[in-house]
Amino acid sequence: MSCQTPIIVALDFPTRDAALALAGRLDPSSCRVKVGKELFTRCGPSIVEDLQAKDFEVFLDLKFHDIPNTTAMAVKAAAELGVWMVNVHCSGGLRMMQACREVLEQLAGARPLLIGVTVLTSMEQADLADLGLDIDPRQQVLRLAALAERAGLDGLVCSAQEASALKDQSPGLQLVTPGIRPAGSAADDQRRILTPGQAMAAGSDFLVIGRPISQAADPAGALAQVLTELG
Ligand SMILES: O=c1ccn([C@@H]2O[C@H](COP(=O)(O)O)[C@@H](O)[C@H]2O)c(=O)[nH]1
Repeated sequence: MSCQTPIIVALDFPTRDAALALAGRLDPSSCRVKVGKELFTRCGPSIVEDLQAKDFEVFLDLKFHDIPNTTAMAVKAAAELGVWMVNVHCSGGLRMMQACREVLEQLAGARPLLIGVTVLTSMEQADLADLGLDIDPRQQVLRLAALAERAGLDGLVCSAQEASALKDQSPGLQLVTPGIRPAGSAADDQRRILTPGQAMAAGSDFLVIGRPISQAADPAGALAQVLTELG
């Protein structure tokens, strides 16, 4: 079943049962799902297969970051799992991202979207300064986006706060934006946030939403509310 909405629900859970219980309350035509480091490390590739068996398209959010060959082989393994989207850190550099794109081009059949993580949405300027990067997060995102575009990636993970500037600079890249918070919900550890409506208006293509849905008393209701906000 092909998904009709831009929502990707982050299944950040410590067990297969918890992840599948939430997936069981969601409709694969209303959202895609994201498997991240916690769930994948606990369950392994079979959790992806379990979600695909429920008709969900899966974003494998492992944010690979290593030397070009190692990263490309990890991306190839993800592609062979049949995931819809996979990502690498742009800060792994141009040659690393090119190697990942090239390995996907060599595969027969459908391949996943290859997305570059720019600056994590949990980070603000002071966090970059701690890393020795004396730069505004938006400028760093734009710089990494240009590199990802040169490498031939399909899109970026960024904050929706940068979406408008990115659509001006790199209109061909698809923008996947976590750090989405419906009005009134807690920011948690996120720093560069927008509401679902603001994010779509700014130019996001896909909205990643975790806790505001997964920790809600009624997750399906929370998702429905987001979809209503988007019209
Ligand atoms: O820059 C990034 C990249 C990835 N994420 C991931 O998205 C979800 C967000 O979850 P919330 O509960 O809605 O905060 C989570 O899985 C992160 O690993 C991100 O937040 N920011």
